[in-house]
Amino acid sequence: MSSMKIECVLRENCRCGESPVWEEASNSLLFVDIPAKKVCWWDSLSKQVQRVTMDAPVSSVALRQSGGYVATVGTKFCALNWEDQSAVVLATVDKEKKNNRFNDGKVDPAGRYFAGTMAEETAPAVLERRQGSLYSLFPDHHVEKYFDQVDISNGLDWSMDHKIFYYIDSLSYSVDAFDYDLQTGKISNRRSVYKLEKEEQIPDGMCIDVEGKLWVACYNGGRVIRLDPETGKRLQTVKLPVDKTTSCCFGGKDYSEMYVTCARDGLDSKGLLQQPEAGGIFKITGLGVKGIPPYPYTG
Ligand SMILES: O=C(O)[C@H](O)[C@@H](O)[C@H](O)[C@H](O)CO
Ligand SMILES: [Zn+2]
Repeated sequence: MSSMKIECVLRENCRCGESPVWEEASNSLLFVDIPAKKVCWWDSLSKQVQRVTMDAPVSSVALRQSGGYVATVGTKFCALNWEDQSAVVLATVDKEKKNNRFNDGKVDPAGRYFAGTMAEETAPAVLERRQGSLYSLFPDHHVEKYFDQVDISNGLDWSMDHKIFYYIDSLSYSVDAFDYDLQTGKISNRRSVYKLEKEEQIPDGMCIDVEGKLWVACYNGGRVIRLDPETGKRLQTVKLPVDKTTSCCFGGKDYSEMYVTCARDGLDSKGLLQQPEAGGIFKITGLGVKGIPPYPYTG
């Protein structure tokens, strides 16, 4: 029996920390602070952080096979060169929707970068609804659109056999599944695999573990929950000392640790006093299950 430990490893004071991604080659964690327009890189050995500021809200970051990273910045898919801090636009979406921005994104097992959009919020989870869409950037830089009418495009991941795509539109309070065709990148047959309970609040980012179970960060719920998408049952709840948990990923040695991001925005002064680690990076050890390496964008 492993004993679980939760610690804040970095007090970054993110306004809205998101998109944690483990970079095994450097033993580091990448993440973003969306409204602060920052991509951050935390070296888990030296504990040092490097930050790159973009010219628009940056909502997700991913590894790139040819070096550097890719990120969703405003409504653009961009390639990032970390050394000279430059960004090159690979594609733009939602050109006619001036108030939209990308939100969560992740690379599929074939190297396509999936990310969805939303209207900009006036306060957390307060926004014009049904303005978002889900897209993916193929390795040849063309973009495909899957569907629109999305409120807050959020967590996404793929099953271990790559035959299912899991997706969260936060304000549906549901974790959905689609059949996935890895060859073509097409999705079909949408269904719900889990409906959040009231106290779990808003489903946000998510990741899968080696047993094919889903870990969902619950915004305002101060927790990550482990779900069995086959039975629709919640298997485990891990509470954190911050309410606005936004996303999670596995990392560290053999992907045996979980990293969780969270937000400060939306907390009042009392909340900030009670949750001084809000906006920090949390590490959970002793979960007893491992994750899988992130897929790099192959374009
Ligand atoms: O992190 C995100 O995905 C959003 O951009 C955030 O603003 C919040 O999580 C959202 O408001 C809760 O649903
Ligand atoms: Zn999110």
